[in-house]
Amino acid sequence: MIQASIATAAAGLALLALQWGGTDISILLPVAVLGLSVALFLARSMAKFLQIFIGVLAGVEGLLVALSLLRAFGLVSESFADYVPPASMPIGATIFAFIIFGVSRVPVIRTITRIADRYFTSRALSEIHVPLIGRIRASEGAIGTALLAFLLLINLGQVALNVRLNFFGRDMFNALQEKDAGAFWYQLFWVFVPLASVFITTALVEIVSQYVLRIRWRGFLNRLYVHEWLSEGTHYRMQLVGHAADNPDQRIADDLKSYIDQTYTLSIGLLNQSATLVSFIAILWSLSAGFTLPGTDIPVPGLLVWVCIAYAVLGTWLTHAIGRPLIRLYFQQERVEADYRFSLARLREYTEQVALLGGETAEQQALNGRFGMIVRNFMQIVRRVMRLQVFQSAYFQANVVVPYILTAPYFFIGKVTLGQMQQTVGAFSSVQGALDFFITSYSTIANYKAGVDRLTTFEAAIEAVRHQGEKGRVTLAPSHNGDLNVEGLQVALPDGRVLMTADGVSFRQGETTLLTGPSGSGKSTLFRAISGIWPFGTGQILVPKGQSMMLLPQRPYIPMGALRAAVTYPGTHVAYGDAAIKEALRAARLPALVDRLDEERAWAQTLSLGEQQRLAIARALLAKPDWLFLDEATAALDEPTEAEIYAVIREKLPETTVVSIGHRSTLSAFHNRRIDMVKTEDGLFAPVERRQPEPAE
Ligand SMILES: Nc1ncnc2c1ncn2[C@@H]1O[C@H](COP(=O)(O)OP(=O)(O)OP(=O)(O)O)[C@@H](O)[C@H]1O
Repeated sequence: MIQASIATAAAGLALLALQWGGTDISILLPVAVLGLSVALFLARSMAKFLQIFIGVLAGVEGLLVALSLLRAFGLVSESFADYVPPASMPIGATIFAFIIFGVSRVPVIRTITRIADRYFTSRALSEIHVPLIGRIRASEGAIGTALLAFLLLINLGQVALNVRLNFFGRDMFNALQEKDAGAFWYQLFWVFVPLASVFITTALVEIVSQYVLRIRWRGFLNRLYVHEWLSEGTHYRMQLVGHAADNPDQRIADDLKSYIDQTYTLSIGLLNQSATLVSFIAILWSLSAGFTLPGTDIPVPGLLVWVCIAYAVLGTWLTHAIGRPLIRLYFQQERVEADYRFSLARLREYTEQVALLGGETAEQQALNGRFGMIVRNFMQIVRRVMRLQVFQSAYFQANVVVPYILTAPYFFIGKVTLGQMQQTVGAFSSVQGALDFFITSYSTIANYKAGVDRLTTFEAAIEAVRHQGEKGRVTLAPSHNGDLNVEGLQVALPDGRVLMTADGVSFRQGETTLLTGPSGSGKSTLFRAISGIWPFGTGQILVPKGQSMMLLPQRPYIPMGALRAAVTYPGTHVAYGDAAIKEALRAARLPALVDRLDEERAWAQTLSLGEQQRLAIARALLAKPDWLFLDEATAALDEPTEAEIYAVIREKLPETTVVSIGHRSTLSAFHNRRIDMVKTEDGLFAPVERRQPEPAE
């Protein structure tokens, strides 16, 4: 399919090349296309691409200004002069280039290109299958840049085809006016058919290429964001410090996707429409040559261009005036939709609790209330869109007749031919369409800006967490004596309030320790600090060098999917054989699960808390860590089973040092040492060693 399309496009292009000579502005496009393609292949990043793009545009404009001056001084031959646009045209285009340049310096555009650059400058090696050529290995950034370059060229090519079609319109209507059947059929079969076939095939190639680019780009940024969010416990610490980056799931899944889709659509659209604008303004300018101020003989250079711009400015201003409230309403709609979705997801998570309490009616009322907000806001959007639609429909209808109204008087007095009139109408509509791009993209741009902000605050939150408390934070350092030592530690809450202190406390290798104390005294937080995920506070924890640690919380995390993955988590299921997994389950007193390893279900909802805790113990038996921290990890078990579990740990993991947190007095029997959290004179909690009886055999 793709090969056939490319072949058809190539044949069409060859035919077109033979036809091109008759157009007046053919000089513009090859120069621009060549310059752009060189620029793109040189560009290593979007930001650099923008600079080069503007450089090339300014270069082309400079060339045109020079040619115009040569023409003004009569230094170019008469026939060549036909191809040189009047001086005001390149000057206008140069101003346009400077506007683009100015826009590219705007902070928000820099932010957009900075996010995009992470993909376009990537050096990660990758592969792409190119039809007719085969597999190509290159860096992902180079593949992305090449795809983008290809797409830009296709889009510029489509603008060029539109320009050619505009001249086809002129020639065909002139042939009709002169009743020249031969010229008419020639235009139809030798100009229109190849043009149309190239158009169709380039549209096909474009759609395939842009989907490939979008998914590669999204895949890359998705992996990058997930990696940054997950590494070094950032995901956990981000939610500790507050709401600077709410709903990271939405940012990674939705905002990233919209960012890529809209960046592509808006930037390609902008480029496309800019090229259309420049090309057709040139045509409209030269077509305005015979036009005078209505009712007089005073010639106005570029009359049609000015009328067209004035008309579009009026349209844009009215659209803005009518449509402005839509930005706020769309934003609001996103929020109420997200709230509704979240309520449903939360209900799914707590389905058992709701069913037990018979809370269905209350839930239904709350859901209806939230949905009511969706409907109310939506109806406001409908009312606003209706007004905008009435205006835009009238405006677009007027677009059809306005150019005829403008040119008809000149046609009737014989100043322009039917073909020229037709061409003027076409060019007017194209310029109009390009200027309308801003009208039609109005709300998209507003949404886009909100999405980009969400991504940048997400990145900023990740950065902030990484550099959090570089001056004062709990630090981890290797201990060389095999013990875990706490020195000068002050553990604080995220808001800076000190919670507990610990100095000179050691957890010795090979000794089982029980940590007890009042609820809220900071036992779990001390464990978090030891694992390195709680940075708030000061002091140092010396962690045995090269030894593995595992921490089991009271409520274990059970991933979605097969039971096998839940037991082997966080290792992959291939890390352990079936026999080992089954043995661990039996040892953890879960024999009923042994034959259900491949079963996929919502295990977190299916298993009782006690079963989930035993499953976590099975994980520890498989992973065989050097240090095992149990934070009330057996609190949901009955006392005899808890005793069995501790016996199994001692039997199966004789080399593992166990440190437990617990409230039950029976736990003392399984530990050599006991440390209590007690309140000191300054009102803070501190660990104090207690005498401990010998553990039961
Ligand atoms: N992310 C947080 N933000 C603010 N305060 C927190 C945060 N996490 C814990 N705390 C507070 O820190 C204190 C200590 O909590 P921690 O879970 O360490 O206590 P604990 O001794 O393990 O209690 P329990 O025996 O009830 O499990 C509590 O007052 C708790 O509210």
